[in-house]
Amino acid sequence: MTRSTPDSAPPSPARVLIADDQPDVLEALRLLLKVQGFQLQLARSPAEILAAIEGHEFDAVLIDLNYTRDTTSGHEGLDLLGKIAALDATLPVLVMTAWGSVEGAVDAVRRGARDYIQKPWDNARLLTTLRTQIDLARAQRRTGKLEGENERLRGRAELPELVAGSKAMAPILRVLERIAPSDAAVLITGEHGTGKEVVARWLHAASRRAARPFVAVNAGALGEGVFESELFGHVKGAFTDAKTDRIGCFELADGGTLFLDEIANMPAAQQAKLLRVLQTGELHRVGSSKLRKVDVRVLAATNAPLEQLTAGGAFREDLLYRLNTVEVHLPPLRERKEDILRLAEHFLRAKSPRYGGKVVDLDASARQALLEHRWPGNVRELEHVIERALLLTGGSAIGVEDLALRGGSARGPVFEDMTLEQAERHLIAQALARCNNNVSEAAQRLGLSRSAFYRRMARYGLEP
Ligand SMILES: Nc1ncnc2c1ncn2[C@@H]1O[C@H](COP(=O)(O)OP(=O)(O)OP(=O)(O)O)[C@@H](O)[C@H]1O
Repeated sequence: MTRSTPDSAPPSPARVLIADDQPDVLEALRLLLKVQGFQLQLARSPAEILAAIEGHEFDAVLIDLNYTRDTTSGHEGLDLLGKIAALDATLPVLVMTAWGSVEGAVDAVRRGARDYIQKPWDNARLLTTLRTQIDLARAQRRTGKLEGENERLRGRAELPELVAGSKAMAPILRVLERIAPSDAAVLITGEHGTGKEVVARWLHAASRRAARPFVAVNAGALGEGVFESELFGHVKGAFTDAKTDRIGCFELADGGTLFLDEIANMPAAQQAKLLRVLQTGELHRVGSSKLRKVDVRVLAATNAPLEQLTAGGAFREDLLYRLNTVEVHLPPLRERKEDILRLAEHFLRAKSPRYGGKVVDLDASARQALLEHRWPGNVRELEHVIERALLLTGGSAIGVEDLALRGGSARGPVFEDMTLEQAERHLIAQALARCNNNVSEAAQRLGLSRSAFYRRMARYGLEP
């Protein structure tokens, strides 16, 4: 397989943030990457990671998922992924997971990690994965900048291409066409990466507001201190860091559309503040008593089942009522298989100019593999897979090996690539993880006695 670089100019050394709370792991990574010419910064905790990303621009980050001693759930790492995305959505994040915790890795990819590396890692594989993601992110950042500039010059938002030829999407398209011209608040639900933001952009572009701004904000990731100032703006001197007046997202979107993403993660106090503005159509910037009127159509999105949240009291019913005049639910990609190849071809067409404009097709093995994959990361995962394949392929057809699909296949995990011992270790580790490290339960799950299970754990160096 040949690697092609999308650019002929000599690339600048890549800046990479590596993070792990185990000093020996961090040192091993530092040594490996340093000799390869990477510029490195090290972090040992989630707080250090976030501070580093706030302070510098990186080409990639490579992080471990577990930080609290005795914690192997990976939750700190998963929460961290959302926070990193809120700081810099274009930054490629690679996660490191313990061998056998494929589920954790799949979860991480679902939440936005670009790829995962299993510990103990294979040096060559780690370097290839890292370089691929750095090349991709550089290309994406370049195009994103150009597209942003063009959009500002163009003014009116263009209808984004919404690939939706499947039976499952037909009724949704009909609803979208009907509600686009109205000012109805639309709540778009669906798993991560199903296309909620594209649908929001499409609704905006098809509305009478298309010539006015579309402003997207990740409402669920705004901390207590920044929520109000981000959404409603502030005046100079409102708080220590308020050196100048700042206009908030509501005012930025005046006359246009405001897209509030991840609303289920909003704490109660923020929900109350948002509700007040939605009810009155008026706001004041933090530190100012002047009321300002805004004319904004609000679209919102969540991947959480909101009905359950309101039932548990975590989300206000009156706010939900304001946000979902119409609800549009996007099915996961695995439930609209007819769209998989259409989307893959759409991404090939859309992205090939970035990789030299060559006409690239999918061969039969690649098509089959795409159809069989389970797509836990939905359309976003498919988009990444196609883009990576475009970068990696040397010829005019993408083969199954260029797709580098791992885990999540509809046919189950990648047992066909494992030795019997590897498969056994994988099953033991997986049973432990699924049973929260309860050995008796895990043993029972695999039909083994406790002592037989313990013997196997010892053989594979696994600890509960
Ligand atoms: N139907 C589609 N046609 C074309 N491109 C699509 C479609 N659905 C999704 N995409 C592309 O897939 C990527 C992910 O989509 P998007 O960001 O809209 O998903 P999302 O549901 O908002 O994700 P998240 O829940 O993680 O915020 C985007 O690059 C988008 O352009």
